[in-house]
Parts: sequence; C-alpha cells; structure tokens
Amino acid sequence: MRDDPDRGDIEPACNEPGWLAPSIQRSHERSETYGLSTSMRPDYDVLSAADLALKREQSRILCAHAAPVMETLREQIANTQSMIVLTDAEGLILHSIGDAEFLKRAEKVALSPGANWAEARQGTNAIGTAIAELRPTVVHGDQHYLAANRFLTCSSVPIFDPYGELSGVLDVTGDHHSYHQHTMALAKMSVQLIENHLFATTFRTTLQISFHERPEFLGTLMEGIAAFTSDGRFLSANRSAQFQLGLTLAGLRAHTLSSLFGLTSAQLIDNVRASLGRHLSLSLRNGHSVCANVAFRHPPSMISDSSVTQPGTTVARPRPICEERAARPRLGHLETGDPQVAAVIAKVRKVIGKDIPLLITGETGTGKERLAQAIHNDSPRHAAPFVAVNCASIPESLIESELFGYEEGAFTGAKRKGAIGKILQAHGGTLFLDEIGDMPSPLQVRLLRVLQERVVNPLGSAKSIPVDVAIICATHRDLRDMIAQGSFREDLYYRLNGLVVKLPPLRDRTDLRTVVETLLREESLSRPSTPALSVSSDVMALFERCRWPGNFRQLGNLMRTAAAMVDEDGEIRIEHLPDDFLEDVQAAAPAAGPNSTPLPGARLQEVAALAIAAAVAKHGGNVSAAARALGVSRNTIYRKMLSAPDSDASDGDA
Ligand SMILES: Nc1ncnc2c1ncn2[C@@H]1O[C@H](COP(=O)(O)OP(=O)(O)OP(=O)(O)O)[C@@H](O)[C@H]1O
Repeated sequence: MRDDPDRGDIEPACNEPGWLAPSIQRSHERSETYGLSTSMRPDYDVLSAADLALKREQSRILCAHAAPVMETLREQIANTQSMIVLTDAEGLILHSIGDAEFLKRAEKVALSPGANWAEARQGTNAIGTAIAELRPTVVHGDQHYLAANRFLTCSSVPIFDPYGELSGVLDVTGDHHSYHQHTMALAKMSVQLIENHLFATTFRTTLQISFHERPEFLGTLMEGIAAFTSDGRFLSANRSAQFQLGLTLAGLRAHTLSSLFGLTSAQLIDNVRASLGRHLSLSLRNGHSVCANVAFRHPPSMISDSSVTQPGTTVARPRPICEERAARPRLGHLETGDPQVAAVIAKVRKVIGKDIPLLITGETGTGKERLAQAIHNDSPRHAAPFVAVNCASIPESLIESELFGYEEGAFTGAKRKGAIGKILQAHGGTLFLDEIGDMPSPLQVRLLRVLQERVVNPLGSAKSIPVDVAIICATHRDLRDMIAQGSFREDLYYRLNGLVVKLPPLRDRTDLRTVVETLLREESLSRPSTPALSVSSDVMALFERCRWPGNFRQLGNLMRTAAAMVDEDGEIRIEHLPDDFLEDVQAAAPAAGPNSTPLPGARLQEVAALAIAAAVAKHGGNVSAAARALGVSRNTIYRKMLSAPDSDASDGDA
C-alpha cells in the first residue's frame, strides 16, 4: 500500500563504477534468498491463453485505463529498440507493445504476456524490484540478477489505485546500449495519467476538488485531486494532493472537507455558485491559498436537485442503474430468478449484522466476492471499508505482513516504514478472505487468534491492537477434505463457518436468460450511440448448453468480445462468438446426454469446421501450429477433419 506521497522519488544516483543503489543491493540479497543463481535460464513458465485472458479480465479496469496511455508512450519511444510492458500487482505481464524486432528479442527471455517478472521468479529486474520496493526503479544491464537479462535496461513505475493499493506496474524496457535519461520521466508521467484516470473513474459520483497553488497547473498532471462524500467525509486524494496537503493517505483519512479546506460542502457549493464559473480560491490548513475547480457529480437519487447545477460544477449524466449495481452490488440485485440463489440470499439476510462468520463456497467466478460485497453493502457496516484479500494470489511469504501489517524495521536489513495490514484496514467494516483454503498453516493459527481475541499483533511489534471486523471467507475447495488431510485446521474451520452458503455454478442456474439480458443491457449502456444488443435464439441455445467453467467471469468476457464483433443490428449471432468457445461447446455436446436438445443445426459445426480449415491453411498445413493457434489439441483437429461429429465422445480432449 502506498501511504507515502514521496514514494514516487527514485533514489539518488552515483556514477562511480560498480556502485549499486541500496534498493538494487537489497534486491540482489532477496534474489539469493529465493535460491536463484545468476547463470539460470529465465523463467519460461508462461500462462496459457485462457489463464492470461482471466488475469486480464481481473485487471480489466487497469488495462482499460493503461491502453491509451501505453499507445501514446509508444509513439514517443518509437524506433528506439524498446518496448512498454504492463503487469498486474504480482508482476504478471498483461500486455506489451513496442518495436517488433525488440519484442522478439524480449520474448527470448520470456519478457512477454503471460510471464511473471516478480523478483522471486526472475531475480533483480525493474518490474519485480519496483513491486518489492514500492517505488520507481531503473535496473541497468549488469544490475539484472540473471545474466541472460543483462542486455536490457528497464524503467518501472508502480501504479497505485485510488486507495493506495498497488494495482500494477508500467515498465519501459530497451536495449541497455540505447538507454535515455528521460525514459523514467516519461514512464512516471504516464503512470500519473493512469492513476488520475483511475481516480476520476472511481470517484465519478462524488464531490471532487482539483487544486493547485498556480492556476495554470489546473487541468494538468500536476493538479491535486481530493474526493469527499456529499457530507464532506474524506475518501481519497491523488499523489499531488497528498503532497500539497502535506499528509499521507493514512493521515488524510482522519480529515474532512472542513478540516482540510476550511469549509463545509454546503458552503463550498455556495462559493461555487457565487464564483460564476471562475476558479475558487480555497485556504489549506497550512495557510497557503490554492485555486480550485469543483466537480459535484451526484448519484442518480440526487440528480433532481437542480439547485446544485451551477457554473463551475459538472453534473455527470445519471449513472445507469446497471452500472450502479456493478459498482455497489446489493443483495436485491443478485436475485435474478434462480431459486438456489434466492435461498442463499434469504439465509444470509437472517444473519446480517449479527457477528456470525460466513463461509461462501462455489466454483471460480460464481460471484462469491460479489455476494460478499453485497452483504457488506446491506449491513450496518456499509459506510466502513470492505477489504478483500485473495490468499491464493499473495506469495506465501507476504501473506503475514499483508494481513497483520508490520512495524518499522520489522524486516532485517530493510529500512521499510511500518505498514498497517489488511485486517486493521477493515476496522469497523468487513474483511473478505478469498481462497481461505490457500492460507498457509502457521498463519491459520494467527488468524484464529484474531478471531478469538479480536486483536492484531503487527509483525515485529509487541503491541496488541483491538480490531472490530466482520469476517466473510470464500473457497472453491472442500475444506472438510483438507481437514481430513491435515492441511486445514479444524478449529479455524469451526470458527469460520458460522453460516456456510454455496453459490451454484452458472450451468445449474435457471435464470441464465435473465442474467444474459442484464449483461447485455449493461454492455449496451457502454455503447450509447449503437443499437441495443441482443442474442439470437441459436446463441441462447448454445449458452444453455455450455458448461461455463469460468462462470460469470467467462460469460461476461464472452459477451464483451461478442459485442465488439456484432454488425450494425446489434444481434450477437454464432459467427460473432470466439472459436474456442464454439469448440468447447462442441466438445461438451455429447456429454449432455441422449435426451438433450440437438445443437442449433449444422451452422455451429460448419463454423467450427471452417475455423479449423482456415487455421490449418493459414499455418501451411501444420496441424500442431493450427492447434496451438486455436487453443485446442491436435487430436481435436484430426477428429474434426476426419470423423463424423459424434465421434468426439470417445476421444480424450486436451
Ligand atoms: N450476479 C452477477 N451478475 C453479473 N456479473 C456477475 C455476477 N456475479 C459475479 N459477476 C461478475 O463475475 C466476475 C467474477 O465474480 P466474483 O469475483 O465475485 O467471483 P468469485 O466466485 O469470487 O471468483 P473467484 O473464485 O475466481 O475469486 C466479476 O467480474 C463479477 O463482476
């Protein structure tokens, strides 16, 4: 978490040969601790296309905001033997763009989408070290831990979300002979742009004050932006605002609009009205005056209050109900007609606000986190934070500090400032522990203590800090099996499962049609000038037949891709669906049993056969290459080319 507005500074450099910045020295030490050796091959363990698509989906908002910024940056570094890389918070490469020739060289050391560049995987490198140090980092040629990576020079900047949490890294990598001093400055400006976009989007329905001492800096990257609730409670502030206000995010959380700017929201609106469209002049706590613009964008329920639509304020279009639902789900929104889901919600409603721990089970993508958020939003704790921790995605060595926090100096040799852990961040609100089955055993004991005694001991501290959180856990594993195998503590299990509810997979739900219609409406709203989206009856029949292993996540992804392919009439037809989806449905068809309805005619088979023939032709008759491109096994291709459709049943698919 970033709670230090100065963190953006890189360390002072020294030009003496052989001199290593302290952060690089620490990183080399960590690389050794990870058991890496300098002569090792880079880690070529790259995610499959499907897993990478899931990761991109999980970082969809980051990718959407980063894409245009990366394109602009690409224009600025064109023909410099370099590339731009976007990773998620774990160092997994989501996207890369750049000079084609250099992209090829980079691929040889696994610097390409789907590879993970965390320090534990690739040793000292700018991406992994920026994540470990939470600061912009340059790693020049020889400073890379693995010899194989020493032809690179990389400049990486961490990207923080508006709550100060790391959400990814933007990196510019080039040949170490062609390093330019200005690369890091460009990368930092690009990240500031991404962070400001993320900020503006997250707080688009709230009161936002943009300010700077000098009016010419308003509207530029330098402006500070602070967001407040309509009654003046502090929500967040961007990097520049933290700097101008002289407080970290943690420090700002104790403040309000009046304690920071010396006026209430009603007075602010009066001032905006009186200013007739000119900048406002506001006074900070330190007595400095700043010029400010105010945006007061109201949630739909307040939009009818025309008195606040004044020059100097911007009123956004009413936020569509679907968008509102997605952003702040409530239990009522989740009831779309399936009796199993309705039963889950009825049970949950009975225990809400009663300090009974909840355990949500269900396959991946069935909406466990969304249900947890809805429970929080419907609970008396809704005004306090909802903090989600995915125990499976944090490296085991970091879970402890992530959850419990640490005191300054808790890490030997590292002069890291202390950090408040997730449990304390959720104080007053809800802590959602996703994939609880992946919690390492020693930490299960510590978590049990928190649940029993309601106190937290940060790492390296003798202090016990009282904490008040509602706990919701989720897992797709069978915890009872894990108890039997000795990998999950029975006492913790009984502490967590006050109420256990199971979300059904999409294929077992009876409300698929309503779900699809809702998603179509949401997607249509993001394309206002085009006809409303619909699905053909063939496609709906296919959807009903699909096993949806990725559940809502897969369906949402598919709808977005198909929506991008539709013709002018907005109807999603079979030809708009991705080939791998058609293949999956086709492969699963015989398993549907003798009484099931037939596939929607020959068209699906035709489409699958056409896709296969085209891929084989494109790859000059090379079946392996075509299979790789389509993401199916060679057997599947031979089967489709050689046999009747029914023969799928006997073959093992890959
Ligand atoms: N009822 C729903 N309607 C529409 N979209 C949904 C619904 N439930 C979940 N989603 C969407 O599906 C995706 C996955 O949901 P969520 O993260 O809640 O699932 P999960 O079960 O916690 O997944 P995992 O086990 O992989 O963490 C998210 O993008 C979420 O917005």
